[in-house]
Amino acid sequence: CATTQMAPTTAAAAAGGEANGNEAASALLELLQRVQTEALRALGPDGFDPKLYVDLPLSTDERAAAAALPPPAPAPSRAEMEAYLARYFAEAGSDLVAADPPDFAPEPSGFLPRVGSPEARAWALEVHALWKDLARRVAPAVAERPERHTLLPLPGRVVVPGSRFREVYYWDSYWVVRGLLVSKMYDTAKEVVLNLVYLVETYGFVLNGARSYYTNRSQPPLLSSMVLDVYGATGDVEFVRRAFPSLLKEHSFWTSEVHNVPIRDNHGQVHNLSRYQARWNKPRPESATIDEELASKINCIADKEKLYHQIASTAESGWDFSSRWMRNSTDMTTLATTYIIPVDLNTFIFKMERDIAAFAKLVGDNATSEEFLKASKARHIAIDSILWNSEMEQWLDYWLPTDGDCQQGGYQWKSDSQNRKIFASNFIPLWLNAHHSGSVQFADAAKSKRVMASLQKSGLLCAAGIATSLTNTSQQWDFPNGWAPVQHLIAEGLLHSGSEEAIKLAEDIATRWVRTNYAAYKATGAMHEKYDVEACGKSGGGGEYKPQTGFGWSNGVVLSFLEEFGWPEHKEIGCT
Ligand SMILES: OC[C@H]1O[C@H](O[C@H]2O[C@H](CO)[C@@H](O)[C@H](O)[C@H]2O)[C@H](O)[C@@H](O)[C@@H]1O
Repeated sequence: CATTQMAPTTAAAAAGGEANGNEAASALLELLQRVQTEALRALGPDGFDPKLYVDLPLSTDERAAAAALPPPAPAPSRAEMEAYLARYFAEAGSDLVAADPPDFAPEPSGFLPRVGSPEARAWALEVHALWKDLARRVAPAVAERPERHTLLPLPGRVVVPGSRFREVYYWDSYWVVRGLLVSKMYDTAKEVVLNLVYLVETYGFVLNGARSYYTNRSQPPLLSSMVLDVYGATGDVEFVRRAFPSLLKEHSFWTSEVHNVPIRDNHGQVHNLSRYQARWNKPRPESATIDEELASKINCIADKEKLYHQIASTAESGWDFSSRWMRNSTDMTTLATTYIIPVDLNTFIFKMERDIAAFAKLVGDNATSEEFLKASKARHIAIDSILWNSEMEQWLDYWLPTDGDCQQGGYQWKSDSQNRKIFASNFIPLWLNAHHSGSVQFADAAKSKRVMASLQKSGLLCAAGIATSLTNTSQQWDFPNGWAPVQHLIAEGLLHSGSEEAIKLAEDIATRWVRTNYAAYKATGAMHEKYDVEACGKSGGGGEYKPQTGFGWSNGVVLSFLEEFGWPEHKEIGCT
């Protein structure tokens, strides 16, 4: 059975590449983390965001900046620290420059034909216009002097989530692309996807985000879905051909030894499913002061490294952080992500296998198409055998034993190892109903109906959308927060589940979500990263950083919902 503890790697070394480049990237990160630590001592914890310091571009030679860093004792004053930062660094985010997308039109022709309400339409056009703020290009200086930037060069225009998230993110990009397609910005959508393809070509997988400190992990894999949706909107076979080898490479990454887990069911059949697992066992550079503080409760170095590995692996899940990954929901040191087979990850890999099979056929590679069809069928059986719970009518995350109890040929499946706690992720396989080839639906109409009934009585459906979980832990991927991607995956799945009732529920979820986004936008002038689903118009909270605005995936989901469900002329758009 595969190991869950990774050897330490430098951020850049984890990704491969030039030895000198790796050394320069590590030296810069080491300096920036020292700056982060000193800045916390000088400025204090109020409003302190550790990520800001690892995003600072050097404006001078790394050695000069390192030599001039104020010594740890006595703690530098605020003025000393500010003078030091101004002297040796440029502003965070200044290495991305504004890039007016040439395919942006203030009111694209054929935009949201089913939105009849003037208020909804006017607002949708404002959300659409936000692409201009979020579109950037990596400054040429980054490729010229990579040793001065944690930002990674990318070939095309980028669309960032917003605020502190000044760089491209992997799974956010899926909903950015969905929104760009609604906005008819096909060229920008293609560039966003081809940047991710470039990351696979360069690093072997799509990074969590385009920074050197994200090279040790990925994020929920939705690249094939982006390629499929762009192809669906443009019919561009050349684009598919260009991305195809990277999709095969990405599939190997997610089914590689460290990510793959064999599990034997009660009939002796071995199934292969995937898990998250970062190649990192140190503090996350972007949150190092926070991770070190958490690990300070632990004395033994090996145990600290295990915790750091779990933290980074949780960041790979995109659900950072949540009681979903903790043995004890109030104690972050009990994170156990690499011992969990997640429902959503395997949903996305199943989808990837189906997409690759379709693309292979499209480019005339029938053998690969057959191979991936077979792989997807095997994963479908694995998901049904290991993760499905017929009593709860949901798919449940599966917890592996931590004592290495892995017999020859795989872990033995045990019914009590399914996590019976309710999370929105338990319903994400419904999404596969929206994207099937026509022959076999992932969950047939009868099963989808039962899952829907289970969702309705789960307690997750709230006034302003679907809650992430039922437990308020003050982690951002828990109650009462609702996240755009989760609303979209589940609503889109219900919409295609085959019953009138499911369509109604999908529309109801979309309506609540659109209204809460609208009300919060009218109150604050911004789109938010997450929302509090207990009341319409409330933005979310909790977690390790201040709630952010902007916001890539929220914009994409609102535009997609308005396209998929429409908004009739007399339907109220404000909170009701
Ligand atoms: O800086 C802390 C963490 O921030 C990111 O995670 C959150 O924002 C991402 C961008 O919107 C989103 O993809 C993720 O789901 C959020 O939890 C980052 O991805 C983490 O790696 C990072 O440690």
